Amino acid sequence: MISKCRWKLLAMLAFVLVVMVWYSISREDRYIELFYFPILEKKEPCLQGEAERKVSKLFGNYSQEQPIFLQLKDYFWVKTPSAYELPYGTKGSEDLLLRVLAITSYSIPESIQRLKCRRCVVVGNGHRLRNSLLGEAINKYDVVIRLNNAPVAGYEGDVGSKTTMRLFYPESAHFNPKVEDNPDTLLVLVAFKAMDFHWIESILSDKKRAWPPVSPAPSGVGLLPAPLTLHFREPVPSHGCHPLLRTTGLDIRILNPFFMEIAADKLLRLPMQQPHKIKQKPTTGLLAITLALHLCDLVHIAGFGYPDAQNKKESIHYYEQITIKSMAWSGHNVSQEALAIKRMLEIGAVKNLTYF
Ligand SMILES: CC(=O)N[C@H]1[C@H]([C@H](O)[C@H](O)CO)O[C@](OP(=O)(O)OC[C@H]2O[C@@H](n3ccc(N)nc3=O)[C@H](O)[C@@H]2O)(C(=O)O)C[C@@H]1O
Ligand SMILES: CO[C@@H]1[C@H](O)[C@@H](O)[C@H](O[C@H]2[C@H](O)[C@@H](NC(C)=O)[C@H](OCc3ccccc3)O[C@@H]2CO)O[C@@H]1CO
Repeated sequence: MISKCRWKLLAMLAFVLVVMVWYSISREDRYIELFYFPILEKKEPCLQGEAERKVSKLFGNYSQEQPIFLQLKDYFWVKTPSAYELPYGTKGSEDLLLRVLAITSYSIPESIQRLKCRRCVVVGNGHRLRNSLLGEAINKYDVVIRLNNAPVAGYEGDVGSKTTMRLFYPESAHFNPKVEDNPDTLLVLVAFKAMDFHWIESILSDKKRAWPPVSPAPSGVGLLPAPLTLHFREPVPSHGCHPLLRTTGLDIRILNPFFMEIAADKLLRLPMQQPHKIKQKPTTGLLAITLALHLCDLVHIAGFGYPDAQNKKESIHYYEQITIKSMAWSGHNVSQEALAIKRMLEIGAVKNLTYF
C-alpha cells in the first residue's frame, strides 16, 4: 500500500516536471532559467560569409559595399546623396557632418580587418545576463559589441570585460570609458538627430573653449549649457569634463545610418517617413545586431528580450532596477523586435547565448 502511494507520488512529481519543462519552452522565459545551462567552452566553427548568406533571406540583396562608419571623403569630394534624413540617412546634415568627420576617424582596427572569419557577440542590456556566468565566453569573441551606458565593472563574470565597440548617443553617454571600456574600444556614435552631431562636435572640437564653463558633477560628467540642453529630452553629458575627451576623437566613429534604415525597413517594416511626434525606431540593440550581420561572419547575441506583459515589475537591465514602464514613450515596439529576433534565430542568422 505504502509503496503504491510512493509510486503515485513519484509519477505525479514526474508529471509536474514534464509540465514545467513544456511550459518553460512554450512561454519562452518564465521558468527557463531553472533549466538553462549555457555551454561555454566549445568555439563554434566560423564560416566566411555565413551570417550574410543566412540573413539575405530577410534583408534581400543589400549592399556589402556600404562602409560601417561614415567617411570624410564621401562628404568632402563627392557629396554622397542620401534618400533619408536622420536617423535613416544623412540628407540635410551634410555640412554639419563634414565638420564632425573632419575631427573623427572611420577606420576599422587592423586586428579586426585581418581576421579571415569574424566571430562577434552583441551584448544586450537585458536582465537575462544576471547570474549567467557568460563573461568568460563573451571575452573569447573577436568582436564584442556593447550598448549605451551598460557597465562591465563589477559584472565581469556575467558580461565579460572586453569591448570592441560601444554604440551610444548623447542621452546614453553616461559612462566612463576609462572604467567601462578598453584602451582600444571604438566609441560609435549613433546619430538620431542633427543635434547629436552638434553635441559630438562640441565635445571634440576647440569650440568647447568658447562655451560657458560648467562645474563637474561628482561623477566627473558635467551638463551642457542651457541653450543646447533644451534640445535634448534629458540632461546629456557635456564637453566640460566628459570622459570621451580622453582622446583626440580618433577612436570615435560615426555609424553609417544605413544600418538603421535596414533594421527599420527590413526587420521592423517601419515607414521611413513618420508624421508623429514620437517616431517609431529600432532599439540600439536591434541596430547593433544589424551592424554585426554586416561586419561579421558569425553573430551571437546575449542579454536580449524584455519581460512579458505579466512581469511588469521585473527589472529590464542587468545592472539596475528599472522596469519596462520606463520605456512607455520610447518609440520602440519591443513585441515587433522580439518577432524580428525570433525570425533571425529561426533561420540561423544569429544564435542566442541567453534564453529567448
Ligand atoms: C527610458 C529610455 O528611453 N530607455 C531607452 C534606453 C536609454 O536611452 C539608455 O539606456 C540610456 O539611458 O536605451 C535603449 O535601450 P537600453 O540601453 O535599455 O538597452 C540596450 C539594448 O539592449 C536590448 N535589451 C535591453 C533590455 C532588455 N530587457 N532586453 C533587450 O533586448 C535592446 O535591444 C536595447 O536596445 C536603446 O538605446 O535602445 C532603449 C530604451 O527605451
Ligand atoms: C534608441 O532610441 C533612444 C531611446 O531609446 C528613445 O527612447 C529616444 O526617443 C526619444 C527621441 O529621441 C526624441 N526625439 C527627438 C527628436 O528628440 C523624442 O522626442 C519627442 C519630443 C519631441 C519634441 C518635443 C517633445 C518630445 O522622444 C523620444 C522618447 O523619449 O531616442 C533615443 C535616441 O535618441
